[in-house]
Amino acid sequence: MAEPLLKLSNISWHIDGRSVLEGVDLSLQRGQITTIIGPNGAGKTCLIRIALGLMPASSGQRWLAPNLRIGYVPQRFPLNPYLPLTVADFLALPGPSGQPSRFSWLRWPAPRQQYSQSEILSALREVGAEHLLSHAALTLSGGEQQRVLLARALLRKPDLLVLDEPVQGVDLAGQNELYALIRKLRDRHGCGVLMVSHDLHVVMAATDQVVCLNRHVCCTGHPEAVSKHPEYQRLFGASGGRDLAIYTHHHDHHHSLQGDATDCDAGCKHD
Ligand SMILES: Nc1ncnc2c1ncn2[C@@H]1O[C@H](COP(=O)(O)OP(=O)(O)OP(=O)(O)O)[C@@H](O)[C@H]1O
Repeated sequence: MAEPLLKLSNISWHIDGRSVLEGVDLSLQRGQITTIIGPNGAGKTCLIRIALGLMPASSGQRWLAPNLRIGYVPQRFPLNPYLPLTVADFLALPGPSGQPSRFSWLRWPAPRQQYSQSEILSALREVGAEHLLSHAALTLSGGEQQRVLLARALLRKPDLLVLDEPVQGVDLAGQNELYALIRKLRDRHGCGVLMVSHDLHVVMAATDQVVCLNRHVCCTGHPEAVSKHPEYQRLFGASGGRDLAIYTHHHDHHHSLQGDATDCDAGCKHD
């Protein structure tokens, strides 16, 4: 297999004496879409932030391909409500020179224009949003915001696109459109994609690899295989995860990367 774009090995993260992530492995390949699914509080955002280098793991290793360029699409539109920016202004704000950091990509006033008007227009065109160029950024709908954030990430010409719940607040038809768009961008640019989602059903057609996370990796693989995996079905029910966002999962053992319980005896259980 080709060298990964990004690799996490045995990542753990603890806070206030509480374990949030334990022994997580993740490998991201160019041209592959990987989706992390899991219930609320499973550690998905923490894992993404560790992968991006926005916070350090308590233990484990993070490896990046040399000169890796990451385009990050955050969960929320990161704009100050008192700044009257148009979409064009927002996209012209200079981005970070290296890895994304929490604040570096939103400096104001912009010290210089990093992207030309034609680059901005072409990025907006790619995500089907050129008509939004002169709209006030803060008045955009959820789906429009996600497209503009995607355009922003594309301006960096990323090797790896990272999206934290890209369809949050978007209706079902809009979700399908956004996932189709992400797939199209992956095909056109050949980049790797890492995203978080709450619903395997919706991402099924748009994902190559699913990582089912609940503090540790419960199971991983192709979406069809994962949806049939006993751990996935125990977590999300045989219906396959329509109630994913509100389901909580408690157990008293660990699983291997293949999803097998490693220290489970006759008395161990899920609820
Ligand atoms: N800075 C922090 N301080 C304390 N606890 C934190 C911190 N960041 C995250 N947590 C806790 O870590 C756990 C995992 O959080 P995380 O946001 O990664 O979950 P998630 O899987 O993304 O959840 P959701 O699906 O609800 O977005 C939660 O219990 C959260 O409260």
